[in-house]
Amino acid sequence: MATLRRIHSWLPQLLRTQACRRAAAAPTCRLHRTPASVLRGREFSLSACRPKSTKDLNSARQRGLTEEEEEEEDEGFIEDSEVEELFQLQVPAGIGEGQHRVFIVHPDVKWGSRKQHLTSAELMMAEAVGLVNTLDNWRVVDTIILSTKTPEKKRIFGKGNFQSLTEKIRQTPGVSAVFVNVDHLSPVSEKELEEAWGVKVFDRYSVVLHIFRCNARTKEAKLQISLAEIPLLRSRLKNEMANLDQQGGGSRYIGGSGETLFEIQQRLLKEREMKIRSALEKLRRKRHLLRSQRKHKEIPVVSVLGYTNCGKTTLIKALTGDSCLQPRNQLFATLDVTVHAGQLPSHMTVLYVDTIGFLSQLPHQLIDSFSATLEDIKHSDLLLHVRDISHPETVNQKVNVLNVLKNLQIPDRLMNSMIEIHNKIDLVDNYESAELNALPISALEERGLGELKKAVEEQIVNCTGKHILDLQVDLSTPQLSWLYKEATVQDVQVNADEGSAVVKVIISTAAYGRYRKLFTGG
Ligand SMILES: Nc1nc2c(ncn2[C@@H]2O[C@H](COP(=O)(O)OP(=O)(O)OP(=O)(O)O)[C@@H](O)[C@H]2O)c(=O)[nH]1
Ligand SMILES: [Mg+2]
Repeated sequence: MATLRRIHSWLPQLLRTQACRRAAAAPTCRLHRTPASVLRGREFSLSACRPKSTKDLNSARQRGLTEEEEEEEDEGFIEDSEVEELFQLQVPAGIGEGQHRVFIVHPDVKWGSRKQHLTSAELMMAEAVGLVNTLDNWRVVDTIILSTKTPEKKRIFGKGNFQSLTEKIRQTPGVSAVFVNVDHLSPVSEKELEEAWGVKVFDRYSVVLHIFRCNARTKEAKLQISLAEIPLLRSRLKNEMANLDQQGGGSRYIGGSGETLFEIQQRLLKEREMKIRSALEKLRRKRHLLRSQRKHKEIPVVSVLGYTNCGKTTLIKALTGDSCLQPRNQLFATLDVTVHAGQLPSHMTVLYVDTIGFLSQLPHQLIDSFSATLEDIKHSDLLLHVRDISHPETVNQKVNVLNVLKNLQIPDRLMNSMIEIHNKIDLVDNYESAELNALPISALEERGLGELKKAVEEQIVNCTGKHILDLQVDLSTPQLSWLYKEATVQDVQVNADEGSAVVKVIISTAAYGRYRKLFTGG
């Protein structure tokens, strides 16, 4: 009966999705194009259509977009109500509800192929505690590290260990949930553990997903989270239906539809998944458009990446002065790829891309859902790898980030030119890096930023094939204004007697070719 009740608690939400499908034909629930005039003067983050103020450094106009291009950007517009409909909590009751007093269990593999070599159980426990503390109203009441040989099996712990663990949990006052620090618990194990311990049980996937859900601000992040929840819903559905079958109810046909309850639910889930994928595809097309616009304008793109909480957002804020950015002492504070314009010492404009942080053993399905966001990294001109040098796990974090980049198949040219940044040096007494090429900075105290900007400029000039040239310009022609428009003018030395000037510019090969054709006949 309890199973039936649980199914009915989330069936209406799925059925509501079906209602939305029907309503999709109606104008209110349709992917829809907003007239450019309504949106004029607003700016959108790269990943989704979040309006920002006209004062924003990164306004469409400052990115050099024409009216037509701004209008094309609007193509990717999707109604808020549609995203909210898909983002509604679908996962059955438990994790999203109010406060939790959490007991954390970390299964530690001491030997064999599954042993973690790069980290210790204590540090993995510290990360699990960090995850729980990230959530408002969630508190850790106790933690335990227990040995196991088979963390991925249905029975994670041996009989004796499991019994003493159960006693400990049951004797700890006020526990409302247990977080078992494994990637994924099968619904069967989860149910068994919940029955044994008498409280909700979460795995890493559900905790990280919940953090993502709480931090999602933009449409793309919300849709990606909704997509990441689908496998969870699917396996729960299977489990619930198996239980219902045992009670003789799951395979009955519903009304005259010719479908069983299980088939209806599966179909609804499939439809939901397709709807999310198609909305995401639409946003992706818009992202592609933005990318080609930036290429066309030849504005270099610098992606800032690194482990979660290492200081990426703080650094971009310091480099650009963009007050919209809000760094927070939280895991996964940034879930959206956003773009912020900044200037290098030569006055060249670059776009810094703030990215979602990495985490060791981030569940695969989550990475898959967010991989499109990370895809943008591949199309940058330069990568900055930020490391929190004060963190006890800083070396492992670096290995982890490099592994993720390897899996994303980042081109060699980007891996080779990547600048490693050692952030938070203010927290380490007399910090000296053992890695010669790394740049020490404190993003918070704005130390080392001049050196960093210089290094960025050098690499950009190298990797984008730009040239720094002194050009002799005739001031009676439009040469100088052309250069201001098509290149970065660094310095102008006027010779008034001769009506000429020597102009120092950073100019792309293509623009220099056009310049020569137009003004020197070459
Ligand atoms: N002491 C010190 N703290 C810093 C420095 N840089 C960032 N922080 C702090 O580190 C915390 C995380 O900063 P964020 O900039 O949000 O980190 P992030 O890498 O963007 O984090 P996610 O978006 O969650 O991946 C904040 O509390 C910052 O104030 C630094 O140079 N020194
Ligand atoms: Mg951030």
